[in-house]
Amino acid sequence: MKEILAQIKQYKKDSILTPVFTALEVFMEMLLPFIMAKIIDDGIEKGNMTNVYIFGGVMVVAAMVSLLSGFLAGKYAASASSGFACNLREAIYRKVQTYSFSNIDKFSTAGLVTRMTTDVTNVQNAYQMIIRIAVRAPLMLICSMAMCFAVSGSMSTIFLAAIVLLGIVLGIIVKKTMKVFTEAFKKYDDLNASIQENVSAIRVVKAYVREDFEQKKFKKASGNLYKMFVKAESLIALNSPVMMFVIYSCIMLISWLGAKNVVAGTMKTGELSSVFTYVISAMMSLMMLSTIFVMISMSTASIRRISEILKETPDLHNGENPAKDMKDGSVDFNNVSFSYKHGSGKMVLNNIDLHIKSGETIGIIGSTGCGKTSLVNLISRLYDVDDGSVCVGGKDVRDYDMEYLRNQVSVVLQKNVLFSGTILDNLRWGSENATDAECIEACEAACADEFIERFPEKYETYIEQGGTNVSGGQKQRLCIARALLKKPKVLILDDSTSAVDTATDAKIRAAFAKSIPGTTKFIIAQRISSVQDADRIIVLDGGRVNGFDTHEKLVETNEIYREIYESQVKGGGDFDVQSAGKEEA
Ligand SMILES: Nc1ncnc2c1ncn2[C@@H]1O[C@H](COP(=O)(O)OP(=O)(O)OP(=O)(O)O)[C@@H](O)[C@H]1O
Repeated sequence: MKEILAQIKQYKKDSILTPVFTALEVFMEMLLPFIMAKIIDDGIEKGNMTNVYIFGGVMVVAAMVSLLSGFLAGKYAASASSGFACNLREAIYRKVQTYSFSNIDKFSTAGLVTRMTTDVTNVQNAYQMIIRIAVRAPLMLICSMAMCFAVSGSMSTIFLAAIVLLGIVLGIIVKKTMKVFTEAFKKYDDLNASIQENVSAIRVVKAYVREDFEQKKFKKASGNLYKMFVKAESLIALNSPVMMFVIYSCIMLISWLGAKNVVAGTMKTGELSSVFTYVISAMMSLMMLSTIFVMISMSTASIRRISEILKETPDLHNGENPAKDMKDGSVDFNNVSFSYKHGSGKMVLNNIDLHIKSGETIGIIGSTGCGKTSLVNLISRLYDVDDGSVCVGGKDVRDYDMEYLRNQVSVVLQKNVLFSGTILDNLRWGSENATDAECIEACEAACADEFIERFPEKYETYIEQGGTNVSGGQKQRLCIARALLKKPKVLILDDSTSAVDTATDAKIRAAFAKSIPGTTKFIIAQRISSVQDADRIIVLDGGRVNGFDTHEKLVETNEIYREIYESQVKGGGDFDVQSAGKEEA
């Protein structure tokens, strides 16, 4: 809650002025029936036109002040609530940027999107209500009651009884609605998950002709939400008839009692008319209060969900005096064990002890899910180890400034992502200030220049969102060029040339040897041909190092490696190590 309230600070002035003007608006509104009664009783009934003019003038001034205050209160409320929502969105966005991979793993993308959109909008609406209506409604209620008692004590008892009855009924409705709304917001996540998954993977959906299935899934999520809202809104709809019933019953009773009093001369006509106005105001304010409770209950669920994000502490931090210099690109895994859930005991990597010299090219090969990506993720400290240590340039990765480390260790991830913008814009993600010549040089090393030159607009070619207008292999080469622009000490290619033909793959590796000889290179690949000319190759099996040597030695001594090699030489294609493992068993 503290983190959420901190976002209001900037709009403190607007948040204070809103209730101030709202209060002024209510006071002036409450005066109007009283002045009206005076006009009738002291002016019209007594035939005194001076009183009519005086009270009429006061009435006009009160009405003008009330209108102006209402306008100002609305303006400040809009500014405070929209500003609050804007700050809240920014705070969530900023927080998510600080998350480590393991923090991100905890929240679904759909969940994050719902929190930044629907939940923030709920909180915004609730806040606007709180600073405006939550001040207006109780003030109106209290003032109406007080004025009513001042005019006629006996009739106010009818009014009081009506308010208590209405309060109880509305309370029951609100309680039931709150429960339904809390459940409804959970369903929003399902709906957003369905939209997000379908839209981001629309090509796969179409390729597998799963449109009907996806449509049914969406219809179900949307239908669930529909049912929840219909249930909640039906309950809220009861507000109006209950309210009208109470108001009209009240008016009938007051008319009956009032008429008797006016005839008996114990009450004036103007007083009776003002009592009617106060009764209606009080009932209206009760109705407003019930709406506020519903809004607050809706936003409580949203506030809880937003707090979860803001409270989450990033589990990777810079140490004290983090290092911002790196001797070289040597990498050491010192008895490293790693699990995605620390303390769960489910080790993904076990006792890895590897020592790699700066400038070496290291191939990594192994079956699907054996821990190749997990191993290289530790070098740029995307996760922390459970046991042991990972050192780059002779220093523990935890002792580096994380931004500095990640600029020195460049990773081309398995899932390549390009952003909407020109090719040059995308390349400059690697180095903001890279010159055109440096960008072209990086593209030459990544063998991307040949296809870029064929585009009519060359380096100014616009890449659509998600890189949909370039092929898989072209995307991979652009991502490699982007990583090269960082001029890293360590370069990691996580299966990044899988969509590139074998000849281009070889050309990229040859270009690396020439253009970045001092950079330590890790190449994760499924093809032996992608790693066989590496200085050494790590063979991973079930999270353990099964072999670490040159291609020739491994073919001779390592059973797993030899199997992969032979199957690829004979089969001439990529090897699914997992199926080979099964055959072996
Ligand atoms: N973010 C994650 N959270 C939990 N478990 C994970 C996560 N990422 C991977 N794993 C698990 O860790 C193990 C190793 O995964 P990893 O991605 O390192 O394998 P890999 O050898 O790179 O596989 P592939 O060749 O398919 O890319 C797998 O069992 C996988 O299910």
